[in-house]
Amino acid sequence: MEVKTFPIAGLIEFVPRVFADDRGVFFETFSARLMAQAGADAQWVQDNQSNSKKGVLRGLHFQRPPHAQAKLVRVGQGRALDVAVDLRPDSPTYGQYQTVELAAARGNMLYIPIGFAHGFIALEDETIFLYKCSDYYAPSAEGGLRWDDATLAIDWGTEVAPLVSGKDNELPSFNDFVSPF
Ligand SMILES: Cc1cn([C@H]2C[C@H](O)[C@@H](COP(=O)(O)OP(=O)(O)O[C@H]3O[C@H](C)C(=O)[C@H](O)[C@H]3O)O2)c(=O)[nH]c1=O
Repeated sequence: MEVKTFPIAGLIEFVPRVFADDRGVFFETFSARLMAQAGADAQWVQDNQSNSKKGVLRGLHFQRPPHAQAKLVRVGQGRALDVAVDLRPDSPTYGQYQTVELAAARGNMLYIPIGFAHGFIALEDETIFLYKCSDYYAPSAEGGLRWDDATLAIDWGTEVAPLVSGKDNELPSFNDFVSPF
């Protein structure tokens, strides 16, 4: 398993070794030992799945403390451009974002610590997005930021207007944001 880090501290990409043979492929999708060795040792309590058509954009979401979530995200089918925004108030990269293309064929996954907003855009139809969360769903603690916020200026890699939920289109701007982390 290859482990990659980014200029934004705490984000870790895991790229598994893919074993291909005439039946298909095999790769490990989770190793608690490897995660702990890499410093991504959250205690996972909930698995989520969402299926999206090409062009669906979900995000930017987080849960506020005490229900803040670390996430381990991957794609089980299709491809997605994943985005993590650093909202840790003392971070030197506060307000900066990182994109990672997640592809089912590569089996790569991204560890996102507590303190980030998360979102993705599906790059193919029937993209199956799978992720582990380190705390349970807590609707009262849900927060988020506009995917198209002018200050964050995220490059989602598409000229076509994404399909966004009404709820996500009502999320606040970064200029109005006070970090709860
Ligand atoms: C997140 C969540 C949602 N739900 C219910 C609540 C709604 O009735 C329905 C759809 O929820 P929502 O529109 O928030 O789903 P997404 O837009 O995919 O939200 C997710 O999108 C981004 C990418 C994330 O990182 C978050 O984990 C999560 O916020 O599922 C649950 O029952 N449990 C849950 O953990």
